[in-house]
Amino acid sequence: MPTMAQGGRSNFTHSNQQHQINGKISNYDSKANLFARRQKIQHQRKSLPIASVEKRLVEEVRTNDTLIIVGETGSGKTTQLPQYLFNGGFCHDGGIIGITQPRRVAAVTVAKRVAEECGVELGQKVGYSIRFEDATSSSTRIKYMTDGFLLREALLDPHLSRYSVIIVDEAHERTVQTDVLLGLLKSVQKARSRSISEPLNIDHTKANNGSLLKKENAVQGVSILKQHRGRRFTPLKLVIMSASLDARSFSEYFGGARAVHVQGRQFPVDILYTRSPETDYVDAALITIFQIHLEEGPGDILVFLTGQEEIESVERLVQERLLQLPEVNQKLLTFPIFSSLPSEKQMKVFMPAPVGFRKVILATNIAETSVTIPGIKYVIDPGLVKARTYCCQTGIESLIVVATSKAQALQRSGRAGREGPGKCFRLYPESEFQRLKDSTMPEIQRCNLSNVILQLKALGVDDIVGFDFMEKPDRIAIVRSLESLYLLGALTEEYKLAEPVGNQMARLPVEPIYSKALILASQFNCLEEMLITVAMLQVESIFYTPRDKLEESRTAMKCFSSPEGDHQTLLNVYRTANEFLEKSKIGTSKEKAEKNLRKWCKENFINGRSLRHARDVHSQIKGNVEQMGLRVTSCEDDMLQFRRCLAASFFLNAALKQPDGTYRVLFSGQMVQIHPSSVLFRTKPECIIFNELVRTNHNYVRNITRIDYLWLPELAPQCYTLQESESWC
Ligand SMILES: Nc1ncnc2c1ncn2[C@@H]1O[C@H](COP(=O)(O)OP(=O)(O)OP(=O)(O)O)[C@@H](O)[C@H]1O
Repeated sequence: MPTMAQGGRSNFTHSNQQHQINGKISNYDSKANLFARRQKIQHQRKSLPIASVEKRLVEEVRTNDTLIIVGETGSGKTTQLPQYLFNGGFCHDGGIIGITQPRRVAAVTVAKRVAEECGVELGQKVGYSIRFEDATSSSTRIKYMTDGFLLREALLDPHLSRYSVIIVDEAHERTVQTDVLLGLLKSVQKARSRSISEPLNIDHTKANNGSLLKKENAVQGVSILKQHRGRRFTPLKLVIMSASLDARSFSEYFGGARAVHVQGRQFPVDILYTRSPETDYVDAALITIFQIHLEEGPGDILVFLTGQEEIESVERLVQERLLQLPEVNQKLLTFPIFSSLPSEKQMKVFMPAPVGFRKVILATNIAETSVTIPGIKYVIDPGLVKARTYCCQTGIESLIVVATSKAQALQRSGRAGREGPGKCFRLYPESEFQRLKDSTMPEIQRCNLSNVILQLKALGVDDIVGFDFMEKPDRIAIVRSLESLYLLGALTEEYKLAEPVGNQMARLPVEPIYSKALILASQFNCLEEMLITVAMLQVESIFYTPRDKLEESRTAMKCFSSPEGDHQTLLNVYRTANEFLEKSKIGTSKEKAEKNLRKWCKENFINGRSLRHARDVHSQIKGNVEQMGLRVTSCEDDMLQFRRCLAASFFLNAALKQPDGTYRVLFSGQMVQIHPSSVLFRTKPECIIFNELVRTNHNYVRNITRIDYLWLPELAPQCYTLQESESWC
């Protein structure tokens, strides 16, 4: 049986691929190399299945306002179609071809690849825009972006007037942003056509008045038109793409739009199943990693896992097991990738492994669609994913691990076989695959809608129930979200956007409950503290508690613990780390100081990656609130003020202790328990607010602070009355 080392990797160098990642040409690359690489890319492009139908596709887009394209993974849709349309003249009058992706990492890496294919510098003809990052210029004509970014752009340019074509890629994912975008694009397309064919004489006053819930038949796009009355637009071409799309329902949604199929893929992918179900998929994944490493030929491995904690634990286990192998077999490197990982770290997975080493990428479903990770030949798919679920009755959203759909399994296997034949190891039997659902339930039907509704309101869409969603969200879910947005002060009693708060909240790139906390904190004089807290709450697991060092890690955590709760504890961690970093910087380089901080994190059982990410989020949202003109001040030692601000912000998540030590969430009536990781697990105060509900064998709440229940009627009178609070005790 040839081992990796015996098989050798002398033919498997990626030295050239470095350039497609950086999107720049490095100084030490010779002209000859560059020329060879360009030729190789041109050859690759020509041999993609989609290349043979280039002219037909351009014609189809020319003759159809909306086109649905279904093509196998790797057929070339994402990278090629925008270039074909550009060459076909769709940007002649200065229009932009916009391509949306559900995920940031796909938008960035595909843009880099396409820039290289076009032989241009990234940010010129080809660029990308994602939240907090813009690599475009006035000459950009092919622009990759997240669907969320395009939605935000519509806030400023309701007709999306700069775009001649918008391609919605990976539409099968049906993320909540994709679904909202589809509805919005449909109305923008209609509005732009109407602006050409008819005089604009719509009675806006009528359409914009009245109660939101009653106006189910209001014309969408009316309020959008209002702002651009009298202007003429060019028609907007829409292309909806995916490898695993239910073309018929998309076609029906777009009024019988034409659907075309692009046949074939460049390289075959062998699919392997287990004979029987695996009881421990993490262990099965580990065994498969090593089986591939020791028995299969060269090629990197991509493993799909469910979340950051699982990825980090598998990373440790791989490293431990690797040490048990003979030294010659130890050439295996692990790279994690998950959404809360800072983007420069995410990009590391796209770097080639050093010669002679095999790369193992441990990923969440962030790497499931659109991305091409150079070197990947093997995919390990346990068939699970962490998905959002939402309970209308309680109004509480949680993340649970569920089986993937067939569409997701297909996408995952499609990550192999992009540069040559590949293999996909599904860690479940084939019979189980047959039982999987064809596609994933649209996220819009299983998530809290507050953010979406606030965005739509800010876009001028007043009638949420009547909005042309491809699949309508549950009416109760809409009503609940409207209610909570009203209670948060984002909407008026008539459910209109409340000015200025609703607008400010819509512009902050965090969930409404957190944007409200930031706005309130400026009034409570504790915005400095709240910025840190909100940033820390956006990242996963700040504390790292390895099973074999449970006691040590608990002792370390005590140094930061606040008797008032987890929010102040997080604040202590952030500030202590910052103080340490500032001290370290004295008389040493920034890099050395960062290195010292990493060491400090390790010693204190702090997850260094999460902390760095929190620091990034902090500087970004700080920029946002400053732009909005909010004053960043600190409440200094008056932490009572900070706790009162937490109560005033998170009052929807207030819970009261019951005689048996469990808690009742006052707003929803749900029974919950304090999670053992909370600093308040033992003290169990009378009244708490929390930020997260985790469903395992119990309903656990995390990120908790003790509050005085009498604050609730005082700080959230729209939700609690004094009378009620007296009956709680
Ligand atoms: N960054 C890259 N590095 C190397 N090759 C790439 C890269 N991006 C794309 N390719 C090549 O181009 C092919 C087509 O990729 P593209 O993303 O356009 O396909 P697709 O049809 O959109 O697939 P999917 O549905 O999986 O997104 C890949 O299979 C791969 O061979």
